[in-house]
Amino acid sequence: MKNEFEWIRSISPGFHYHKEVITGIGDDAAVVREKAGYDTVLAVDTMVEDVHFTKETMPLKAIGRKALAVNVSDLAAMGAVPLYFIVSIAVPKSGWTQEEIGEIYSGMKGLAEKYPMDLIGGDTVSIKEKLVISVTVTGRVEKDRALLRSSAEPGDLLFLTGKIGYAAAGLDRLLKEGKQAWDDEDPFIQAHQSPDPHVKYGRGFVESGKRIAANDVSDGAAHESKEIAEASGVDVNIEWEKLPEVDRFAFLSDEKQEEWLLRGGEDFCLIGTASPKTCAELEERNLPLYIIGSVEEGKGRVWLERSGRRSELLGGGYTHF
Ligand SMILES: Nc1ncnc2c1ncn2[C@@H]1O[C@H](COP(=O)(O)OP(=O)(O)OP(=O)(O)O)[C@@H](O)[C@H]1O
Ligand SMILES: Cc1ncc(C[n+]2csc(CCOP(=O)(O)O)c2C)c(N)n1
Ligand SMILES: [Mg+2]
Ligand SMILES: [Mg+2]
Ligand SMILES: [Mg+2]
Repeated sequence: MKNEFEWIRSISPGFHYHKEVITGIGDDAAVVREKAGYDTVLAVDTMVEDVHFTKETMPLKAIGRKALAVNVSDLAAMGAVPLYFIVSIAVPKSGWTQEEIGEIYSGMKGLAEKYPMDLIGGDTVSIKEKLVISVTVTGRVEKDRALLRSSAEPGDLLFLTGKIGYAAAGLDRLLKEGKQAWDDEDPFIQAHQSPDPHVKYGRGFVESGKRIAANDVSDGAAHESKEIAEASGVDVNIEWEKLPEVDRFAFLSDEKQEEWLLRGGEDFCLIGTASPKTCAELEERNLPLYIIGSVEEGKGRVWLERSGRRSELLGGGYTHF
């Protein structure tokens, strides 16, 4: 068993991908050099045992990968290039071994290599009962080009960059069947356990130079479109029949379909709005979109059009309180 400081050394990277790291792990704080012409983007999200994962719903590596992925997803939603991350971990006095925590770190490391991102600091503490992992990420976006929720305008189309409802479907099975449901080939299980942040889209949107509103889908498409509607002072209309692969969920009751697809959350694709002309240009840039509705003049409401009937989508998605 390593002591706290030996353990920190064991998870410290031996090198940095980015030469702008002046000092990473090993001093009172990390120092990184700013780059002229860019804005810094910062976000933090926390994952808590029994709230976001259990040992039955997630393999250890996947817990670490997802703890970083949900944060990179917020960078993607802002159009930023991921750069650095800082990890705070609270480890229960019993029930978790150092080897298991090491597996979680190796999951984070795996995803970090992809972008690449440098682990430049963190904090390690003990806690009475449940594991808590908090990841802070930073990225950069060209000055004044960050994608904001407040950019939607009447006449825009509403789009998704990926499928929704898959993660909720996977979670439902994982909560019922536990480890027996773990399957690298099952798209529902994979959507829940190993979401891929849509950085390629976020960057493509910024590089297009067009006006695009964006949000990542962590709490469900209903909630995220409400945030866009409110921030932009418009109404958003979702057309049920246009949702990707909506027929796949036809075996569920109408209420359950809407719960999984619109309020299930943890989809981690992007939802956004742009003019019809911009949407066509994005397709040409090899950024395929699912057009699922439109933006109208209004006051921050979200409408759902289903079977020719329109109703206001009240009550958002996942909330912690
Ligand atoms: N405890 C807090 N203290 C300060 N700011 C907070 C706190 N919790 C959330 N925020 C801020 O509120 C805003 C909304 O946070 P929220 O966590 O809903 O966004 P998100 O990370 O995109 O969603 P999710 O957590 O579902 O991935 C963000 O600007 C966030 O920084
Ligand atoms: C074991 C287990 N039970 C339930 C859930 C579902 N869940 C937890 S948090 C969240 C929304 C996003 O969280 P946040 O808003 O904190 O980003 C969802 C859909 C899960 N993932 N694991
Ligand atoms: Mg958050
Ligand atoms: Mg988030
Ligand atoms: Mg977000």
